[in-house]
Amino acid sequence: MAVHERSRQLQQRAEKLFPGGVNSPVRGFRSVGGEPPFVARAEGAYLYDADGNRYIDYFGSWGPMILGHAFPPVVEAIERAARNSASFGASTGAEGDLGELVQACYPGIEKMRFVSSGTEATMSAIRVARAATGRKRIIKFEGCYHGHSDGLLVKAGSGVATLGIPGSAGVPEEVASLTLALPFNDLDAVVEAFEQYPGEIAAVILEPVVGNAGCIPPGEGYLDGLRKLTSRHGALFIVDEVMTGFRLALGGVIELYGIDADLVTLGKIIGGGLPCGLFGGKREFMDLLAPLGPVYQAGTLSGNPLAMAAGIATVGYLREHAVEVYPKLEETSKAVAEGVAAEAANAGIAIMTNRVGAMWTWFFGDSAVTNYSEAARSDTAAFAAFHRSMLESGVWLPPSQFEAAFLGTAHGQVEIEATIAAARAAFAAVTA
Ligand SMILES: Cc1ncc(COP(=O)(O)O)c(C=O)c1O
Ligand SMILES: NCC(=O)CCC(=O)O
Repeated sequence: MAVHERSRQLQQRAEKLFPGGVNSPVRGFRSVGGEPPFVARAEGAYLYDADGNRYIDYFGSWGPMILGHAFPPVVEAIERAARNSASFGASTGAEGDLGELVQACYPGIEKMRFVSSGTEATMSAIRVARAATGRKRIIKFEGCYHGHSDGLLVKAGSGVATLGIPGSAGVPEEVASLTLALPFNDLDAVVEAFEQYPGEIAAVILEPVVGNAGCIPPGEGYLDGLRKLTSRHGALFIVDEVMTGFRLALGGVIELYGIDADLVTLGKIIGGGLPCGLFGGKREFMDLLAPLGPVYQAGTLSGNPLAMAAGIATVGYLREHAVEVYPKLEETSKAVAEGVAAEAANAGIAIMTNRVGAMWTWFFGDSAVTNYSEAARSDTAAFAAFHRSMLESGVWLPPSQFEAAFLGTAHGQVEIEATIAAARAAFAAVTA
């Protein structure tokens, strides 16, 4: 058994300082059990904990670390920027540099604004949609997580699903009631909602490939159907690519599935590991923002120079190397996802693998998962045992059945083989 003494001490101190010992709930291991290691440093595909144990990283800071940890061009860009001061609260050319890069990847983003998190990006996009339409209600989907703003914490995914808090305490009923949470992959439910609330729905927001209920791809024609329905009913179509942007393709799901959005939200990879988000889209909507228009939205650290530098280094690298990066991510992810699934099959353990590029989930169960209620039928106890065994073997998976695993360009053959071997041992232990 690996030593976890130092992590244990740090956990005890953290529990005195931070609710649940964490600064974001998903970092706790509540649903999988065991003790979360405290991270000391990371490099490439590996995390090193405070006791010196090493883990292959399959959550990548929950998405951003697609180029691997401490990727030299990103580190150098941050160091260079820091020497010129960490923040000015005045405009810099770096904002335009990253803005142009974003536009090169997402040509549909005519205008944009930087924020400091995915939460701010989706919250602000919804405000723009309400202002543009003069309507109050929004449609989201069960199991989709768009950050923790009040109106979006309704039947949300991620930690909300993991901890079973479908409607967060502290969100007023009046606010929550403006959010309709519908089943994902069900166009009829959206048709009915538009019929039930004619002229009242400002926007439909979704994770175009869900990651926060575990990975759930959109069915054939689903995204296109939503685009048509929103256009027909005068609502905005908001595509939340905080997780999928620059991951599933350089231009995210918008590029991969060829869809048209009114507003897009980005986060995670866009900041290369520093706090950064963005919302943007059609000029007619974005120009409603202050100081041009009447929609107020702001941020002391928006467009922060260190975040811009890390973002430019990361997105710039992805763009320059896209022809190698995305096929490699696909190949490595396929090998890990299918290799582990094959070990489960050999051991007679039922697993359904959902995967799109470098984003996947092994659902412990034997039926297809196309929406949140199907994901929720998974055997979470079996997932928890699998998670603990993998961690003990040096493989750190996201600590919930309702999260997607990620990998990056630093993962290769060695990590694929070690992960499959760890899974073989995990499944053997269950069936022994
Ligand atoms: C799809 C999606 N949207 C929004 C968010 C919120 O981003 P943040 O945690 O940066 O506020 C997340 C992740 O947290 C996400 O996965
Ligand atoms: N899929 C879950 C997230 O991306 C959120 C991370 C966090 O809330 O810390």
